[in-house]
Amino acid sequence: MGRKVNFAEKPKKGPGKKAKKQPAPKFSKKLLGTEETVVDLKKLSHRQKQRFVKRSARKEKLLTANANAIAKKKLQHKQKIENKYESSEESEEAGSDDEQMESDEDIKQVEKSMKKGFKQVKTPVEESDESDDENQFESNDEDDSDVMPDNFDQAGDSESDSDEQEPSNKRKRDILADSDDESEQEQQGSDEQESDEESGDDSENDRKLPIEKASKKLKLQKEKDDKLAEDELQLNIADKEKFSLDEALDVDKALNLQDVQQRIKDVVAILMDFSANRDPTRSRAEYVDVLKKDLCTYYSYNDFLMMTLMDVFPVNELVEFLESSEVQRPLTIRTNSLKTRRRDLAQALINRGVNLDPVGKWSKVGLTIYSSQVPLGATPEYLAGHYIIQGASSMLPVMALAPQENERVLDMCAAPGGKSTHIAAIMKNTGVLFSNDVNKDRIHAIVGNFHRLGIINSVVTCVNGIEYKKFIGGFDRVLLDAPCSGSGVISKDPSVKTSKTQVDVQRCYNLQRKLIISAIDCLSAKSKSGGYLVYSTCSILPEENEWVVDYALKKRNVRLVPTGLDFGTEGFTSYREKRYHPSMKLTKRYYPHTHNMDGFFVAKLQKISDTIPENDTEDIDDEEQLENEEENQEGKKKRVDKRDWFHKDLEEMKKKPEDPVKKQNYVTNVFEKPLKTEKTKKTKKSKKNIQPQTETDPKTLVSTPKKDNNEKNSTPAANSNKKKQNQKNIQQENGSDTIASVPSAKKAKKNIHQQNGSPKAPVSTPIKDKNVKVVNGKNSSPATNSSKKKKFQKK
Ligand SMILES: C[S@@+](CC[C@H](N)C(=O)[O-])C[C@H]1O[C@@H](n2cnc3c(N)ncnc32)[C@H](O)[C@@H]1O
Repeated sequence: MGRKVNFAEKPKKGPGKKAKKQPAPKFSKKLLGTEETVVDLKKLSHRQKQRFVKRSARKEKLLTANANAIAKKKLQHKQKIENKYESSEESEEAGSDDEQMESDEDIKQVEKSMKKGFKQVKTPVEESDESDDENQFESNDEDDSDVMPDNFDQAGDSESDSDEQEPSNKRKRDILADSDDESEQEQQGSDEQESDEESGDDSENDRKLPIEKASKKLKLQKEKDDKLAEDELQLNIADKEKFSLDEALDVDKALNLQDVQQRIKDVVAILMDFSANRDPTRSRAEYVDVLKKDLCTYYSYNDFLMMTLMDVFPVNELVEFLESSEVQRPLTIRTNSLKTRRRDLAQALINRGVNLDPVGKWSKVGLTIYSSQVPLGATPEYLAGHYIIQGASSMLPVMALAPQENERVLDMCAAPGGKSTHIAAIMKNTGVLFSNDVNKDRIHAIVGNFHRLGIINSVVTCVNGIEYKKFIGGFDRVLLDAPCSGSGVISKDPSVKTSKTQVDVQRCYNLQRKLIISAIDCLSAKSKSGGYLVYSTCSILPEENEWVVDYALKKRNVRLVPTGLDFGTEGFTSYREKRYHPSMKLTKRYYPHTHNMDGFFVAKLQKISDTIPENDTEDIDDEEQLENEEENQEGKKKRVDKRDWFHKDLEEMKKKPEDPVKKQNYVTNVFEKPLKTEKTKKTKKSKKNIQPQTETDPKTLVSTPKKDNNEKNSTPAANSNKKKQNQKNIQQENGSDTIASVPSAKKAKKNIHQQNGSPKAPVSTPIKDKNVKVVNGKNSSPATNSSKKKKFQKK
């Protein structure tokens, strides 16, 4: 098949396009390093020839002009010498030597410049020709028609244009030369320097390609610029005023924020190495005082808070803390693992134009949001409860608590429920979570969040945490995220900088100490899974953290255990004159400047024994003392801080003397509207029906009476409908520390303020204490509440 291959037949070697032999490469004479460009006049066009003649004439003219200049200078020099010899011999000798040198240098310079194409000749004629010379070199380049034959004519045209502009250029240069002699001299100097350098490497330069020459020129220019910049910097440094404490102490001196900032830097630098940098006549305290004043001025803090912060941080770290407290922390969200996985949520949000990343290796549910094209509090994912907006540091206490499935957990200060929802998610909606807060208004937020995130294992209570131990105890774990001064979240609430006083902080730690003791008392040391308490605050002040924990260590049988958090700085074992238990190192501190999250404190305690030590006699309450202090502050009105929910509540309670009947309510009916005073009478009537409480059977489950004093808070419609039914079911509720109990689990189901009322969710809790009372009335289940709400809206 096919033709036979004939290997003898050789392929044709025709003059194919590719096979065509190329001629030997031609290089321009300039590139080859020949000094003078030889121009073949025969090859040039008529106009090119004309230009060539013109150029050569100009060249000759220049040469003769330079030769004349040298001759002239030599002549002048000779004349000078002769004149001087005539005047005085001695002075003449010395002077002539110098001048001889000068004139020799001049001559050399002229000769050098001639060599270089007359660049440096400074006579007006020569100067005017400088540009022509440059053109000449350029045109010489262009003359190499072998290299760029097409551009030749163009270049020639442009040259002729420049010839036409020549007189005006000259004029301009003259004007410039007159107006700015100095700059010219500088330029001249630098050019000379350049030319010297260049002339040194003349032979080397000749061998270089134009591009190499250009780059060398650029390098030189850059070096020159750098040198200038360096000189300028040195000048600026020299100009700076030296720090003087006397000036800083001068109160009358007008303050400029920039000066203050500079002074802060200076004083910090001095304090960092005090013995080396100090003024020997001044004490450390004086420097510290100046620094404090400046920091207060610059960052707008009050004296008290700044002084406290100065005790917490070393000076250099303090400035970092203050700086980072001026900047908002990145927005973070927590995935609700009850509804979705972080990966899926991230994908869904990315599709909506959210730019995010995992919050860090330490969390499996946190996401940091860098930017978003949609409001994160209104995305479908948010509304469906797939995530909650929560600061990164707020995830830490719950991680330290590490709740287990089927446990009984108490969140003593829960509103608005961020940490509570996290606990419930970790517990996978099993066991029972008691979420408590003293503030009725904030309870609404807990309930709202629980509904949105699908939490169904919780009981929401509204009780003063200090008294919680009286109602219910025996918890496996308790979280006490205590109310605090908020010194760790200044970037969120800058009012803290000026509003917090010593009295506020004292009031905070007094409350915190009472709450921590109550929280420990709510724990069961016999709990199989632990009996752990996590105490946390969003404050960085040791008075509200280590001191409170230290107090608890002294007052109860508890010990500090590791938080399980693998980052964060160690808690303080000493602060000011105070010394804390060495195990305080196990607590963790978080700062905005080191961890890029809000300032936070986390401590984990384990209850060793339920017995209360006998030494619990010390009076922890210095509230009276505080009140006296406040009274002493004449003219100053008692201020209620927006952040101090507890105290705000106390204020309100003080204003309106509490109804003894109302005292018996421990859970808010979150969807009910408060009743007016008329209804109170009815309640009083119904109170008559209340029978004395029978002793609670230890096996009895916690539940609520059908009707309780929350009725006061319910709508008129709801009340009239419920009245009959309630009267039947009301259980006795008497005494300030008691809550009525309903013996059956069914009733408990109705009455406990439980989210979603899932049959799976535990609806009752065994009573450990005789005093423990039922939580809330029957109106608290979300279903009933929503129907009531509708009815109320219709009315
Ligand atoms: C720092 S916030 C709690 C934040 C909450 N853990 C969260 O993650 O959303 C402190 C809460 O403690 C509440 N609180 C203040 N005093 C209280 C008290 N004596 N008993 C119970 N709760 C109290 C306040 O109403 C406030 O909601």
